[in-house]
Amino acid sequence: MSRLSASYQVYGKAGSFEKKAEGIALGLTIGSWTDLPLLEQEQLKQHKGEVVSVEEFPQSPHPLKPDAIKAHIKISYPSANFSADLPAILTTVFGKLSLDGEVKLLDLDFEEGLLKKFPGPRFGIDGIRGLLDVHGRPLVMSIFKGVIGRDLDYLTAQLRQQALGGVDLVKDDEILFDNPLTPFEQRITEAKGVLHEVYTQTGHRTLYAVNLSGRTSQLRDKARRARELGADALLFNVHAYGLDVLQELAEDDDIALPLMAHPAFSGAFTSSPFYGVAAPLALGKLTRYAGADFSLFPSPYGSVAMEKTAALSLGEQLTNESLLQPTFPVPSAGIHPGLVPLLVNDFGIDSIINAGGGVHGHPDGAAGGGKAFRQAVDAVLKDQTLENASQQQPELKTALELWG
Ligand SMILES: CSCCC(=O)C(=O)COP(=O)(O)O
Ligand SMILES: [Mg+2]
Repeated sequence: MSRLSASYQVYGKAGSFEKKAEGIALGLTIGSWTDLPLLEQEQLKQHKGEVVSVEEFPQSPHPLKPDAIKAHIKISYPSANFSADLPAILTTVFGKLSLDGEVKLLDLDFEEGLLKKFPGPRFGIDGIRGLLDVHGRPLVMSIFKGVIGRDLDYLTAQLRQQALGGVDLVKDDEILFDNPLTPFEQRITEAKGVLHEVYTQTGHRTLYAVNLSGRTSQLRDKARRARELGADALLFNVHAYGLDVLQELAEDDDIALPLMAHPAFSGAFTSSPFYGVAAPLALGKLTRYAGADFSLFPSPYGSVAMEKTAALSLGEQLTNESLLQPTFPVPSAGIHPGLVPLLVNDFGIDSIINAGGGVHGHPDGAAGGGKAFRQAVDAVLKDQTLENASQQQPELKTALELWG
């Protein structure tokens, strides 16, 4: 019978974990707080969770409880217990349990049969590269900044400057929602015009990801309309809505646009060392399974840093060998050109350098900021130090002087 395995981190006394694991395996499947009649127990046996492994880490004591140590436990659940959708899966493996003290969901292993029920990215890394016709280098993306309360003229002027800097993608900030000054549909059509003009002028293509926002019941129609209007891509605050909403959008052939998953709200359930869901699982594996073509997450370096091992594992979950296409890793937040060598070293050529403040805060404006990032990427690909490259590249030099 096909099964789904879940790995958890728990704390407790050495030697107590087998019993704890058995309690979870039973409690999340056929168990109850009281004994069930014998007949029912027999019938329910095939639905029982099984303890796969228990590993104690005596060298990792709990920081606040002197007699508790860390352990990892793995439990497998029969696929017959749930329907093949993420709400059912998450409720099975971490429903009630997520409320039951210090337990963190670390990972899920989907068997091939179950994995095939998930769409994965429609475009993936190759598909996005194909749309841009950019190969062999990390992409560069910039983010609109300071556009709340501004009109379409301001927005399009800012877009033009970003595109003139040579960035490959521009995305809405996740906090820009549908509003009377810059309505969703007009953002798409106006941006299209500007980006076409820049393309005609420079030969450089830039794609724009518009923020798909509003009530869940309206998202599908809005996204289909975006497609009709010729939108390039959709930004989506997936963790505020839920992964299944992303999956619905990804599977819809009438939408069929690249989907960019923003990590907003995810810190609420990934950041604790003791509770919630591990970031590589939530923002990496599951975001990929649900169909994101891009996944943004805090890089290990900038203003909202993620612990480096977690960030690297997240990147790995987005790109490792799988039946599903890879998702572009987009390490973000507080990124400036001086960080490009570290980012490329960590996340490779198939990643996206993404910056808001690091583009708009450049003394030569957003166009100068974009150029500085592209120059930093070129330097890394040529194995040059940024310091050396900046001797010939004034925008990069200015950025390094400002941010290091
Ligand atoms: C926490 S990852 C999200 C990145 C993001 O949305 C953003 O606005 C980053 O802006 P910054 O000015 O820090 O590049
Ligand atoms: Mg943002």
